[in-house]
Amino acid sequence: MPAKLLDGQSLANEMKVKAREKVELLKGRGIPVGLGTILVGDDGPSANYVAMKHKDCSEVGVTSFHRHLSKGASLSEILEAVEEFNDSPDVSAFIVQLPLPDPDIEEEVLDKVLPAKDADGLHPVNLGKLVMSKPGILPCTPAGILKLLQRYDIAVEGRRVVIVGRGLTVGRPLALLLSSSLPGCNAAVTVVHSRVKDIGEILCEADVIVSAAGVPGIIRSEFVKIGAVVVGAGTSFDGRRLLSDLEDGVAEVASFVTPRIGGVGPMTRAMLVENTVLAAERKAV
Ligand SMILES: Nc1nc(=O)c2c([nH]1)NC[C@@H]1CN(c3ccc(C(=O)N[C@@H](CCC(=O)O)C(=O)O)cc3)C=[N+]21
Repeated sequence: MPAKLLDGQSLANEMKVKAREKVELLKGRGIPVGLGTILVGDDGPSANYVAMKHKDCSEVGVTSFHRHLSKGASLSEILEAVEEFNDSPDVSAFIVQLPLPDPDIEEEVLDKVLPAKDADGLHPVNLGKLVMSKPGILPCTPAGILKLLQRYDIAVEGRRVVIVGRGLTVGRPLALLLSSSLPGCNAAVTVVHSRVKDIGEILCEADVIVSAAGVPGIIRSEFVKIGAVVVGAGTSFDGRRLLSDLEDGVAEVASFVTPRIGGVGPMTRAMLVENTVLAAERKAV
């Protein structure tokens, strides 16, 4: 029997309806709700993601602010944009779109974002709270994946989860989240990555696989235990076509699988809206 689809688009739409109600309540109390985005350079997919994030904001009544810097922008120019959003009362929270053209400065830039305005949950303070199972703002993609699993009553508690990839935005924080003692987590998490030779040997034990590798087809159907749940969170492109980390045949073996489009991506964006609303609410109390 082919796998059921984990429909992130529908859940994201429902989350946006709820966010809209919260935004209206806040606005009624005179509290602004705004998301800032900082984009450096002209990478096509990044510009597209940022545009989608602004569209989400307009749908839920969140005001959006955008700073677009040239590919050659200096560290101090980027930090100036960060400071501007840190200081702006209209910006509840903001993101610096990653990767930056110069990845070596990412750490310093992220470090300067006020933790309370860190819509991505990637500031060391927020990541540190996650390490302590005391979340501040959760990273969007990991939080979105957990919500999506919960929506389909897929429990990870005590089960074997294998995460493919250890990047800052997905693999690493997802491993922290799912292995934490937070409600609905408590999973037995294994992280594999490009330096692990035979990932198939480890994947075949998994009840839940999350791929955040960005390597098309890295999750082959023969690696997947019958009835396992498989989430594809990696992105790579063939020209403009988004490719999945999941080989097509995975859907023949798995019990649940994310679609190539409309799975994790919309959940990431919905969590970004949620984090922004949360930041505005926290400031309001
Ligand atoms: N600071 C930072 N925060 C991020 O959250 C962040 C980032 N940098 N850099 C890049 C990645 C990538 N990312 C995506 C978000 C939504 C979709 C998405 O919604 N995709 C749609 C459609 C994609 C399409 O049509 O091309 C889907 O999956 O259905 C994809 C990718 C956020 N990222």
